[in-house]
Amino acid sequence: MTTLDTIGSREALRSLDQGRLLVLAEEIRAFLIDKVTRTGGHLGPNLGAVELTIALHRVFDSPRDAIVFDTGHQAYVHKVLTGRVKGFDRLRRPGGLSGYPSRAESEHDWVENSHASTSLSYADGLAKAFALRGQHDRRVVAVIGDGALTGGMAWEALNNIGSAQDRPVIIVLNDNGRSYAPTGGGLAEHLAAGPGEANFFTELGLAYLGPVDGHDTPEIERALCRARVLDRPVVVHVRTIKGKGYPPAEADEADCLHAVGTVDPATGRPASPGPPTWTTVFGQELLRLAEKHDELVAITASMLRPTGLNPMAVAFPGRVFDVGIAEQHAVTSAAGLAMGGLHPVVAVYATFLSRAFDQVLMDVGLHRLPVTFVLDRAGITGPDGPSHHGMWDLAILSAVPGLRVAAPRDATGLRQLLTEAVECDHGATVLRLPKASVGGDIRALATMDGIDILHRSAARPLDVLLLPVGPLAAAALEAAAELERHGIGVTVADPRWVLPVNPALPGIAARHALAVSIEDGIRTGGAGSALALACADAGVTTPVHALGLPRAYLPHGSRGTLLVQAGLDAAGITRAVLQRTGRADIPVDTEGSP
Ligand SMILES: Cc1ncc(C[n+]2csc(CCOP(=O)(O)OP(=O)(O)O)c2C)c(N)n1
Ligand SMILES: CC(=O)[C@@H](O)[C@H](O)COP(=O)(O)O
Ligand SMILES: [Mg+2]
Repeated sequence: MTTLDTIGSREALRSLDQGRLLVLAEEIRAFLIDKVTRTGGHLGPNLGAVELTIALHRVFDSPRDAIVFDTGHQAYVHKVLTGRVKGFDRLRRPGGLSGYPSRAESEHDWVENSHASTSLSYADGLAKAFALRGQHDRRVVAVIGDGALTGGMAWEALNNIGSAQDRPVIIVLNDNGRSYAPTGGGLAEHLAAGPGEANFFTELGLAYLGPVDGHDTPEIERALCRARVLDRPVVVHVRTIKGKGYPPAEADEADCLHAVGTVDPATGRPASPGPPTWTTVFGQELLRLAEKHDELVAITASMLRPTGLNPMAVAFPGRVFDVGIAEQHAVTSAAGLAMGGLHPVVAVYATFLSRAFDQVLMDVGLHRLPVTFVLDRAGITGPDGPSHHGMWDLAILSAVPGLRVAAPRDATGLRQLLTEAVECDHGATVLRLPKASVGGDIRALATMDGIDILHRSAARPLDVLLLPVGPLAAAALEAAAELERHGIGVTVADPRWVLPVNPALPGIAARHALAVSIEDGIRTGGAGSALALACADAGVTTPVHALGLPRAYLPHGSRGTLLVQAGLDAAGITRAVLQRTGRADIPVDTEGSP
C-alpha cells in the first residue's frame, strides 16, 4: 500500500506527517512520469507543482474554497488529490481524463479554458460572488504561473483585486522562471531580483509573502496558512523548478518538457522523430524570406519554438520579439512595427488569436497595415480539447475588411503563399496551418483567376464542385474518385486565398449542379458561408453546401477521429455529396481517415 493509496480524503491528506509528505511527493512524481510519458501531456509544469498542490489541498478546503488554476495545464496533481488517479491511463484520450480542469469531472474543478492569464479575473469575480452571497468563510485561491502573469488580463484583475481590501483573494504565484523558455521582460527581472526587493505587489494594494521554496511542503503550508488568515488580498510568491525531480525535464533547455507526446521515460524523448510538420516547413521558409527581406521581423507570444520561429531567431535575434503571453500586445506592437516601415509576421496558435481580435480589426485592419499572421494549430488540434481547437479564425477574420486569408494545401503552397503574404504591402494577410505532419505536394492541373484546378472529371465534369480549404484537398480528391465510381462528375478547386471569396468562384459554381465547400473551422460564418453569400450576391443559383465543424465546443481526442466525426474525411465528404444529389442509398466505403 503506497501513501498515494491512503489519501482518499482531505482529512487523510492532512494527517500525513512531514516524512510521509516527502514520500507522497515522490510517489506522485513517479506516477506522473510513468503515466504522462505513455499518454503525452504537460509533464514539466506538473512535476514542478507537486508540493505546491499538496500544500494547497492541506490548507484549503476545496471545493468550498475555490482553487482556480491559470491555464490549467498544471492541474494533474490537483486531479490526483481529488480522486482521479485511475483516470490517468486515458489522459487526453477520447472519453478519458481532460488535460485541464473539467467541471464535468469534479466539483473541485472550476476553469476549463486553457487560455492563459484568466485566473485572477475568475478569482475577482468569485470573491465578489462569495461576498455578496454572505459566504465570508469561503476563500478564493488563484494559482498563476510567472508566464501567465505576463498576460494583460492578469494586470487588469490585479488592479481590481488590489483595490478591494475587504475581499481576500489569495494569489499563489508559481514562479519557475519559465513560460516555455525563460520568462522575459521587466516583470521577470523584478521577480528574479530576490527577497530583498520591495515588491510592487504591495504598491498595488496586495500583501506579499515570499519568496517561498516551492518544493518544501511545510514551508509552503506556513505561507498559505498566513495568507488564509490575512483577510486581505495577498500574493504568495512560490519559487518552483519546472520539471522538478525528472532529470530529462530539468535538463531540457528548450522548455523543461513543457508538453510531450508518448516518450521514452528514460530520456523524455520520442522513440523516433516524426515526419516534418507544417510548423517546421514554415520556420524554414520564414528564415529564407528573412534572409531576402531585411524589413521582415517576427513576433511570438511566448511560444517561439512551438510556432516555428526558432530558426529565424537564431539567425536574426534582433528581428524576432517574444512579448510574453500577450497576444493583444503582440498584434498592436506589430501594427507599430508596420507603421515604422517593417513587415511583421505574428506567429500564434489560431485559438489564441481570438483574444486579439479587436487588435486585428482596429489596430491592423483599420490602418490597412502590412502585417502577416501565421496561425499554427488551425482547425482541430486534438488532445488539448475545446479551448485549443483552432476552429474560429475563419469565421472571425472573415469580418475584417481588407484582410486576406490563405490556406496552403501542401508544403509548396505554404512556401508560395508565405512569400505572397510577406510581399504584400497593402493590408493584412493570414496563413492558417494545421497541427499535423505535412503531406505530399498536390499539383494543380491548371490555374485560372488564381484558382488551382486539382481535378476535373473527364466524363461529367460539371456535376459537383468541391472547394476544400487547405490540407483538406487530399480528402476532397479521395472523395472525387469515389464519387466518380458512382457516375458523378467532380471538379476539385483550391482558391488558395480563401477569404475574401475569389470573385471568379461564383462563376465557376454557376457551371455546376452543386458546390460544396470543405473547411476545418466552424461552418457558421466560415469560408462556405462566405461563398454562399457571394453566389447569392452574383445571382448564382447553384446550391452551396458548407461542410465544416459545428458551432460547438468539441472535446479532446485525436485530430483524425474528430475530423471523421465532423464528416471532413473522404467518406464524410462523399456521403454529403451523395445525400445532396439524391443518391443517399449508395453505401460509402468508410475505410481510412484523413
Ligand atoms: C493566451 C495563451 N497564449 C499562449 C498559451 C500557450 N501556453 C500554455 S502554457 C504556457 C506557458 C505558461 O507559463 P507559466 O504560466 O509560467 O506556467 P508554467 O508552465 O511555467 O507552469 C503557454 C505560453 C496559452 N495557453 N494561452
Ligand atoms: C497549455 C498550452 O496552451 C500549451 O502548452 C499547449 O497545450 C501546447 O499545444 P501543442 O502541444 O499543440 O503545442
Ligand atoms: Mg512558469
